[in-house]
Formats: sequence, structure tokens, C-alpha cells
Amino acid sequence: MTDLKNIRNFSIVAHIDHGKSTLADRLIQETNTVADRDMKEQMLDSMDIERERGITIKANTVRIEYSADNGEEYILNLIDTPGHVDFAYEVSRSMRAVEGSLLVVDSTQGVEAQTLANVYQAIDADHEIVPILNKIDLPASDCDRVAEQIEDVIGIDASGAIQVSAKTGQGIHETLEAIVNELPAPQGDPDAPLKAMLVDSWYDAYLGVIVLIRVIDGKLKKGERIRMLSTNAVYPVDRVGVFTPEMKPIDVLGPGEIGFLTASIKQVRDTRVGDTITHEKKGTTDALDGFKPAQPVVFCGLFPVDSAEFEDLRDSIEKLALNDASFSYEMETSAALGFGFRCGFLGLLHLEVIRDRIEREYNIELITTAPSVIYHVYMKDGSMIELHNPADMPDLSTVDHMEEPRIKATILVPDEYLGDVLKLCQDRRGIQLDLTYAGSRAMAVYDLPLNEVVFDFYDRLKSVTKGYASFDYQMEGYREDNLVKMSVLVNDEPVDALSTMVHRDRAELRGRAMCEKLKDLIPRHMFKIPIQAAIGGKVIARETLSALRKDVTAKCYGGDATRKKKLLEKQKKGKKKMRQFGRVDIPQEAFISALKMDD
Ligand SMILES: Nc1nc2c(ncn2[C@@H]2O[C@H](COP(=O)(O)OP(=O)(O)OP(=O)(O)O)[C@@H](O)[C@H]2O)c(=O)[nH]1
Repeated sequence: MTDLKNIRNFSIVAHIDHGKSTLADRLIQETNTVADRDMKEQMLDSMDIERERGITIKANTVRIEYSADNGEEYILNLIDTPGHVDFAYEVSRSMRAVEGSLLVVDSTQGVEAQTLANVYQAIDADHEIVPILNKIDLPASDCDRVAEQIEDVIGIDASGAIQVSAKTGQGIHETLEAIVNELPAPQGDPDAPLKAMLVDSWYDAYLGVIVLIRVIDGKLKKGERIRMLSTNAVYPVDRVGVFTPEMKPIDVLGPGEIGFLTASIKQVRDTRVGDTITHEKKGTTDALDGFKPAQPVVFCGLFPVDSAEFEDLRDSIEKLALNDASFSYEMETSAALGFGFRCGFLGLLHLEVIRDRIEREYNIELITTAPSVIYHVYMKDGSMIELHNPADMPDLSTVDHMEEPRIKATILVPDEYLGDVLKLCQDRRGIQLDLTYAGSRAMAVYDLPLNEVVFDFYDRLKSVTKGYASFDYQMEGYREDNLVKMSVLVNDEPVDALSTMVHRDRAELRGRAMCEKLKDLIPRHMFKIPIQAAIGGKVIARETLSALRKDVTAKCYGGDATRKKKLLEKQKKGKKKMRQFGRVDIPQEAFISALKMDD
């Protein structure tokens, strides 16, 4: 057990790509926590997808031993936090497990929307904050300007900001010294009843569920029996340990320490992030401040392209859910797509990550239906339904009114692109709440319907600003609006997987755009195919896909058999990624592409 005054717990907050992971790697390397030969780039990003995409998804932790210039030995616990808006909830709870933050800002770029969102979370958690200006090795680095910006925009003192190059290692020693000298030591009572915070949990194929904890008071040893305060479930502890970053068993975790326990807990769902862990006997009854489980906000259907793979899909989804309590699923049947699952995600990135993993790790080709948010449908009889799937929309005559979820979005953008950003927000039914300037950049705050954002807002924002805008959001509750369900009919058959909720005023525009897109996406058939968008029974847009004149093999005159075979095979292959709706084959990509709006 380490003396409290020699422990420092911290996280790193930064905008994506400002160098958080590189800095963490460098701190680990400088203190020889990992032998140089074992040092892979981005030590903390352990999942393959994370490494490939260069994003940090799950919170990771490392314990660093550091001999400071004052001659004392310190334990520094770093909790790495995800950098993407979808995972804001994970950031907030990791923050509550530590006392300080390094605020990393790329000195060639400046403060971005994510920096703001994360640093406010750190301030909320009462953190001491050490500003760090990274990438000073680059010619475009401008530390004075960025330090001033940190003071203007965030409102913290940046005069002592440390100038660092996580690439060359410059400033790393100063950073370690600042962690020791400027961040506060944790407080806690080793003799009080055990009180530990459940920070995170995940599934490991060998060890079962691993629980990341921060001990507040008391001590935890292997072999003891613990109780989860929220459920009262009791488990015998098999192991306690720390991350170096490999898992290393230790005898006891004391106050102020961050480490893990395993306790033959069967699934991640049995552990609630933010929960209080204590001893079964003589434990504390005083739970940590309220925690709220992460709620999925975006829903979509996942169906196998090949319906024979349904059981494989079920298997993969169950396995993924074991490891990710914020991902929800239930079985769904679609008239068009057969058996599949309706799944809930924290946001679009989360959706993409899960979809990628199913396709890649389990080798199942998927059809993803239009993502939807949760609408509140108020019925004439006074009841309220949470609508997760437009296909389940009740008959309009029974509906009184509907509400949709709203967000508060913060966008930071260089002046010259501001006009395009305002237009984009306007087109997405946004209401401007605030518009301010910091240097040559504008900060726009908008109230926007979540529905208009989940699909491709971020992509559009990046494209109209050439990648210079940054964006962050938080949920703001529900508001009534004039919403309708738009169905799509292909060859007079409704395709439920293409139905979406839209604002009444935009339905025509949206419907027309969708029909035009589908006309390009659906291959021509031997017959004419009408493509229609409708609200209730009323058609609001229509396109016709003309018939194919000739058989693909017709020009072979039946003469060259191999060529004919080749053509047919090619056709078959093309078909594999399609699904049949009535007599029409619709390619997989149509389900997503048809919904992308080109504003
Ligand atoms: N020149 C230079 N490049 C750096 C420095 N620090 C980081 N980089 C580069 O900047 C890019 C982003 O760095 P990361 O450490 O992956 O950024 P991050 O903030 O962890 O990103 P997320 O994990 O997605 O949140 C990488 O290509 C790094 O090699 C630096 O000090 N100088």
C-alpha cells in the first residue's frame, strides 16, 4: 500500500489528434514502466480497431512509478479517457476517479470543441489542471497564441503551460515534475470501511469480468467478499492488482489507489459503472454520489445479408454485449429483411465500431437500417410510447402529438467557414443560442434536433469546413414538433427498413431526394419500377426506374459458353450483397446511402 502523499491520480484531456496517446506513451517510456523493447506505439490503445483508426474507445489505465527530483518515489495513476463525443459519459466518470488533469492542446492548432467539452468536465470534477502545449517541434507551433487562447476561451491560467513535444520527448520530464508538484495527493482513510468506486468493467476471455476501481477509503485484499451497493450482490474477490499496463497482481489496494479486481462476475451487465463497492460485512452504507448508466440514443436494425447467418449474428452480438454494457439489442423482424436485431448505441461512432467488429471479427455481412433516435409519442388516451423504430409508429389517428430529442451543440470554426456552418445548422432545423469570437475563430452554440445530427451532420460539417470545424454536443431533453413517418415503396411494396421520421415541412424535399438517390442505387430490372415516398397513404414523391431492355447474356448468342457462365457468375456475385423486396433486388449500400442528405 502506498502512502497517500506519494500518489497522484490524473487523466489527460485533449481534442482528438492533439497527442494524448503519444504523450501517455512517452510518460510510460520515460519512467521505464515498459521495457523499451516492449514499447509498441500507442501502448494504451489496446483494441485493434482503436489502433487502426487511431481513436481511443475504452478508458484504459496505467500505473507509473516515478522517482521525482525531490528524492521521493511516487505512484502516478493515469486513466486514459476516450476522445470522441459519443463516449462523453465515460469521460465524466473517469474524471471522478482522479484529482487532476493534464490539458493537452496542440500548439499548432489551438483549442477545439472537444478540448472545451472535456476540460469543463474536469473543472466540474474539481480537478487541478496543468496546461500542456504539445507538438512544439513543428514549425507551425505558436505557444504564445495558444496559451492566450486557453486563457480567453477556457478561462484558466496558462502562463506556466509546459511546452512539450511528445514526439521528441522534450518537456516530458517537466510534465512528470508538474504532476507531482502541482496536482494534489488523494485523500482517504485506510482504517475506514471499504468504499471504492466502480470506474469501468470489461470482459476478458481468460479472467472473466475485470473491474477497474478507485479505492476511496479502506483496503481491499484478495479473498475478501465484496458487496455492490446498487444491487447488494456479493462476490468473493479472486484477484486484486494494478495495470503496468499489463495486469499485475498485488496483495492489497489502499485508499487513493487505482487498480482492478476479478471476482467471478459473469457478465459486464452485473457491474454498474459509478457503483460503490464495499465489504460484505462491516461495509459502508454510504453510496457515492448518484451515477447514471449510459443510455443508448441511436438505434438501428442490423440484419445479416445472408439470412442463414442469423444465428451467427446473434452469437456475435451477445458476445459483444458481454463486453459493452452501453450497447443494447433485441430481436427484430422486418417484412423486408427477415430476422435481425434492433440495436441501441451511444452515438454513430459507437454504431460504426460495433458494426465493423461484427463484420470483421465474426465475418458476417450486414445490412444496417436507417439510424433513428427515440421519439416520445403521446397517444390520445394520455399514454406515452417510446418509439425506437419508425416501423412501429402507431396509427396516426390515435396519436395526439410527438416529441423529439434535442441537443446543445458547440461548434468552433475559423471565421471564413462560419457562413457555411450557420447555413448547415439552419438547414438542420437548428436554433442559434450563442455566437462568440475568440481570435480568428467563432464559437457557435446551437439547439438542434438529435435526429438531424445522428446521420451525417459531422461528415457534412467536416466537408463544408475542410476539416477545420470541431464539434461537441450534449443531450438537452425533448421538445414537441410536427413529425411524421415517411415510408418508401419500391415497386409498390413498402420497404420498412427505409422508413424514417421527418419533420412535416421537410418531408417533400427529403422524400424527393431519397427517391432520386434510390433510383441511382437500385439496378435496373426487366420491368419498370416505381419508387415512391409516402406519408400515411399519400404519395409525396415519385421516381420511375425504367426497364432493362436486354438480357445480359443476350449478346453472347448462346455461342460462347464460358463467357456466358462468367457473366452469370458476375451477376450472382453482384447479387450477393442485395436483398430481394418483392421482385426487386436492392443493394445493401442503398439503405444507408439513400438517407445521406446533400443539403
Ligand atoms: N510532430 C509531432 N507530432 C505529434 C506529437 N504528438 C503527437 N503527434 C502526432 O499527432 C497524431 C495524433 O496523436 P495521438 O497521440 O494519436 O492523438 P490522440 O489525442 O491520442 O488521439 P485520440 O486517441 O484519437 O484521442 C499522431 O500522428 C502523432 O504521431 C508531437 O509532439 N509532435
